[in-house]
Amino acid sequence: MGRTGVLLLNLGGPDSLADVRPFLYNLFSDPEIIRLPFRWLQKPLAWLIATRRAKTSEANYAQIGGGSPLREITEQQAQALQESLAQEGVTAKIYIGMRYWHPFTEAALAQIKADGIEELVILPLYPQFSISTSGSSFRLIESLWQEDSALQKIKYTIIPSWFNNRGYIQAMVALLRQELDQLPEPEKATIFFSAHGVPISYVTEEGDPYQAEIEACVHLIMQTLGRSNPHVLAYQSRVGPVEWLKPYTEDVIPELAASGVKELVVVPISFISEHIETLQEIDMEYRELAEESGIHTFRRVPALNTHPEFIAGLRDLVTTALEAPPYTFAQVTHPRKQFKLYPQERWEWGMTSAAEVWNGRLAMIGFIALLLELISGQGPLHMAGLL
Ligand SMILES: C=CC1=C(C)c2cc3[nH]c(cc4nc(cc5[nH]c(cc1n2)c(C)c5CCC(=O)O)C(CCC(=O)O)=C4C)c(C)c3C=C
Ligand SMILES: [Fe+2]
Ligand SMILES: [Fe+2]
Repeated sequence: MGRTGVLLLNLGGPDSLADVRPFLYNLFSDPEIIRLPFRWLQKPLAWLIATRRAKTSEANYAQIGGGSPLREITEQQAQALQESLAQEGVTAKIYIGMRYWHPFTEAALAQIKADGIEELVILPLYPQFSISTSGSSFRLIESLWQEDSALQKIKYTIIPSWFNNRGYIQAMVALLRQELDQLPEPEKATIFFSAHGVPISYVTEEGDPYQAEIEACVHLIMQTLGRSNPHVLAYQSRVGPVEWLKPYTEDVIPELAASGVKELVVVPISFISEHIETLQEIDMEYRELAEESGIHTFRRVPALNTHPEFIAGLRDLVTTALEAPPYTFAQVTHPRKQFKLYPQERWEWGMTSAAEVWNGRLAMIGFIALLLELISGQGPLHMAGLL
């Protein structure tokens, strides 16, 4: 076996308050996060949205200590995974490639080349696949690969998603059980799975398997838990004007309270590390909403971070991937066309000269409307909270 590397992919988060705006700019510049029909509008709009959102976002990051803990936790996970692999006799160097902040995916790939890695496992730290997360990172890596003959020499394999991984499910269940068992009547609490949402069109129009994988994951956790607690699934962190996966977490909490529920145990289902959506959104915003709505017990299951069973699960994913035939970008991006990974392809394939004329006209109308809205401070984007 040649020199082996494991590339862990994640979103990244600002290290300090000064990083928040550029981090948001990177995030909204991604066509997998905001889908626009015109590429040239992406960067100006990203700049606008980032600038307008920065204040609220900075205030939220200030509430959790002035930055995201994601980098530090991911480094601890990398260290734990390296040790766990070594115990199984696998010597591998672990790299971290974040999508929107340091350490960037581009830097990780440069290091992988410099280290002479010959065999690489690409492992997203998102248990469930979404076009907006793992898909976005895969797309970036694929384009870097295509441009670089040195990267093309590396034998790589991708792990697209792993929501049903044994170690992951067992660790989730162990943490959930621990939380339930601290209640006087553990079997009475409602288990509230809160997943990060995505625009509903990703699922209904582009075939994003995210919702199906989240639902399957909830089912597996409840089955493994083996208790009869009532449970619900809702989606959090909606951004922007379009409809996202429903029901929304902020609607379900008061509805449950109105139906007489008094005890909630919240499971952050799409996150494996603590970050702003767990520490601020769930622990502060949703807790306050729950208390105002009349729920007297609101507990949140901690994120996995370096839970030993979870790390063992990651190790198993890596060792299995090293033994199996390689899983390539082509397989992830075009899995028998069951779902389309890259939504904006529609625009590229659909380009006809007539469409281009209309695209140009609509773009001008859109851009003028945007300028007017910026000058006047009023309009649909303001109403939707995007500007
Ligand atoms: C499974 C996880 C995630 C999905 C799916 C996802 C989709 C998605 N996110 C946004 C917009 C934002 N996300 C932000 C932060 C953020 N998102 C995830 C995970 C998923 N996102 C994480 C782990 C984090 C936090 C990183 C950290 O700092 O610790 C933010 C920034 C924070 C804020 O201002 O609220 C935005 C904005 C969209 C639009 C989207 C799907 C299209
Ligand atoms: Fe997000
Ligand atoms: Fe949020």
